[in-house]
Amino acid sequence: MNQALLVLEDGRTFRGTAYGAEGEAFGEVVFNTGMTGYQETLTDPSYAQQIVAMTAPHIGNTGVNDEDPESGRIQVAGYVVREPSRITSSWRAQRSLEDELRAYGVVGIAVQGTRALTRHLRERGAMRAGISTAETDPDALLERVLASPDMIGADLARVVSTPEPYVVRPDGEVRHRVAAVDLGIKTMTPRRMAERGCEVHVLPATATADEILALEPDGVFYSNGPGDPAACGYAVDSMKGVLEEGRPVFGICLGNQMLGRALGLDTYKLRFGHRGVNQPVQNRATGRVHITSHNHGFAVEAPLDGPFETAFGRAEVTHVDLNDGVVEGLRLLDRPAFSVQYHPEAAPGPHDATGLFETFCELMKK
Ligand SMILES: NC(=O)CC[C@H](N)C(=O)O
Repeated sequence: MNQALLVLEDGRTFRGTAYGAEGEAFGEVVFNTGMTGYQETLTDPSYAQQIVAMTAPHIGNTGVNDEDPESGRIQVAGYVVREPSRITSSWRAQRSLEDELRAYGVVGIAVQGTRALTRHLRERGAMRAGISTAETDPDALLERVLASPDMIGADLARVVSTPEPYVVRPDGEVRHRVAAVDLGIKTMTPRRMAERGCEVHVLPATATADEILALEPDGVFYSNGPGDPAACGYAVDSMKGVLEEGRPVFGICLGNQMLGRALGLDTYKLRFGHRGVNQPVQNRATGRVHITSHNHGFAVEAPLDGPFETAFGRAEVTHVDLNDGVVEGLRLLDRPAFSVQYHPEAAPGPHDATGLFETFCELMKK
């Protein structure tokens, strides 16, 4: 087996074996705690420019199939696992995970110390890193890590977004027309809406409010996506135009951050973020807790002590994460707009929150 090297921005080095393509990869190293769903994770466009380290110790067991991808390719910049499965064992498998990583040119590494890596990132925070299957000198790789792009200020939504609009139609009767702004949308999201009778017009990230409203949508959806929310001014601007018109708005993850910024709130970088499928999120009105799927490194800063004034009327924080108190949902009180920082499309992850798509449909019905 070929050796490989993982070097973090602060000099911490892990030696391991190559897993996937040969070569070198750079990105922000983050950890994901999901015990299942590696294929959905790898293909989630929100992971662009990130090296994802899995805390689940055994990866690749069920191989790869053509049904589970959340986009047209593997999106992560690099991959870190502890122990790759030596065999593929699932009736759904069509290929091995290692072959798939190679097919997309994704460089990975298997290291013994994924637990040490995770503890390091929890303490020091997510940071830039590099994986190389060619370099043996950590200092030489570190120099290239320090020259690689940072996540702060990264405008990546427009890079992963669809270049052309397309439509996802329901099997049965069309009940609502949705304009969905693709900031890095996952395949399951328009599907979840189509299952509920929505005809979903997916638009490029940079679509203007006029282009969105020209579709005469019953509601406008803003998707998840990669990068720093502070760098997506184009989506904040279109959101403001849509809110002005009073159309129902629903946002997920980066979409939640776009709503926050459209309301004049700030976003900030979390130390190590939330990535996994068991984050406890509380609805502050009902006290109810949902176990939810997350993938975010930034968050919205908002007052937690009741409704606050914005340019679009009163707003409130609807959900918080019970692990760390981070804002996980927003709602306008005087207009039909709401958003969540987590992933109700549940691919991968628990389905506790899929009801939010019904909430969006209810708003569109009114
Ligand atoms: N999944 C997402 O939409 C992530 C949003 C943003 N890129 C973040 O890291 O917080």
